Amino acid sequence: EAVQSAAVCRGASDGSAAGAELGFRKGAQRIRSEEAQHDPALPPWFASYDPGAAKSILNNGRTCRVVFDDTFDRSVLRGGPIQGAYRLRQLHFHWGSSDDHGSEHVVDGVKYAAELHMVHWNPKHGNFAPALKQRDGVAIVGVFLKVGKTLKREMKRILEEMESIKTKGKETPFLHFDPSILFPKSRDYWTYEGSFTTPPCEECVTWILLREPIVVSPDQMAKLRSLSMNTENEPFHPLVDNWRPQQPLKGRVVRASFK
Ligand SMILES: NS(=O)(=O)c1nc2c(F)c(F)c(F)c(F)c2s1
Ligand SMILES: [Zn+2]
Repeated sequence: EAVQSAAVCRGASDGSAAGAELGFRKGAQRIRSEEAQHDPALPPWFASYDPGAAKSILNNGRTCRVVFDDTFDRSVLRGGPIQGAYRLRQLHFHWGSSDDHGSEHVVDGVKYAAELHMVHWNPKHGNFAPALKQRDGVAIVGVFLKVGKTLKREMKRILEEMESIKTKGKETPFLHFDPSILFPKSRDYWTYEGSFTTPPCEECVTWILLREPIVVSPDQMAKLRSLSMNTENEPFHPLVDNWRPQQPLKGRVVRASFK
């Protein structure tokens, strides 16, 4: 049963021009690769993560999230479209009830089975919360997951924890983990100025969407789908389809780091 609520990230509710203008950054986008503009000036991005920054993994009823120590520049993202070093705060996933859908971004009409979001924030704004009010507050690296024959060994540790965070509210320690092992080989990316994909959809996000998906096995996808939305003493509700439909690009420029 789809968990996605009716609330998606649209423009301002009053439909005003300003609202439409403001709202135009809301929600995940449909990427049309031929419309993306190759920007040769876009530098490569770099993640330098400290495995010791990993703290815990939890089920909040909407997704499975790994949280990291972001009290200092310990695990940071640099380069690409961002200035300075943004701190890794958490990573989480969006997935479908079957392999043919689940991602929040869609590329040339292709929906992937899942999408990994690695959320970083700009420490120049002091704390995470104020960063959400800034257009250069947050940078999210998005990685597509597709289902294939091969097992993604690097996903094993996260998926092994599913047993202990089956239901909403469960959290368990998750230590010594460097999430950069989840990246695909290629560093090619698309980037655009957007928003969170989940309401209230602050328009504070520089998206860095990796072109190359990582491949996970059917069993690994089934592990993600084995999570529940409900707490342990509520009726069972499978945690699937926690993605939100893409919003129209509305003249937004998507830049590509590659030709
Ligand atoms: N799905 S997402 O765009 O990566 C994403 N949404 C949100 C959000 F709505 C929040 F309130 C928040 F504090 C986040 F850290 C994220 S991260
Ligand atoms: Zn997300």
